[in-house]
Amino acid sequence: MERGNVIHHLRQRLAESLTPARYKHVLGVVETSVALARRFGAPVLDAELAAWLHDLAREWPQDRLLAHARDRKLDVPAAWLEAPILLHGPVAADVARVEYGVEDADVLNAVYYHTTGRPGMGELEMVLFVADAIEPSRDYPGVDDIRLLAEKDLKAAALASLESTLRYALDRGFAIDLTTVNARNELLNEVRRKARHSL
Ligand SMILES: Nc1ncnc2c1ncn2[C@@H]1O[C@H](COP(=O)(O)OP(=O)(O)O)[C@@H](O)[C@H]1O
Repeated sequence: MERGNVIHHLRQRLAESLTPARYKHVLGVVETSVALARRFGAPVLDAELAAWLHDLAREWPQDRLLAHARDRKLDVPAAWLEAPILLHGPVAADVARVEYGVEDADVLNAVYYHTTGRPGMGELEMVLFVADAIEPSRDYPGVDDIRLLAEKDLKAAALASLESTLRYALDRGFAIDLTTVNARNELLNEVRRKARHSL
């Protein structure tokens, strides 16, 4: 399917299937992903496509996410089967490939890892990860600090956003998926190294 048609189809599908608040969130992520891609030189159309795709399975019940992952034999970290909400990215990436013919690995990875992040995130992955965290309808302690970082430094914003996810999980007593811990430690080292070099 041609990209314009994919987005047209997704817009209708999401408007019909998501709660109004979630649909508004997706519109915010689209707008923010495009702005971040422009700012940091990532491919703008790919950022827009990834944003439209990322939450298409966010409101599926856990058993549907698990059944999809099992039936399609998705290659996912074993721990994600114990916290099935984490499957909504991999499932959306699979739907993107199978139903919409999306083949771009960077778009698929951005969608796959948008909830946890991962070590070695590429630029498009960071664009979607940060956009998801700071789109205009997001409101949580610290979000404005991440918005400020995202004016200048995508990695620093991604780091702050990973740390905010970790704090959120600790505060609520959730088990923390290690992909996020590893992504955070790696970015922490990179951001610190960069700061030392610029002294
Ligand atoms: N590293 C993690 N370990 C465990 N749960 C996580 C992790 N990262 C995100 N989550 C949880 O996954 C859920 C979905 O996250 P996200 O896709 O960011 O959704 P939302 O749009 O609801 O914020 C949230 O409840 C969040 O707490």
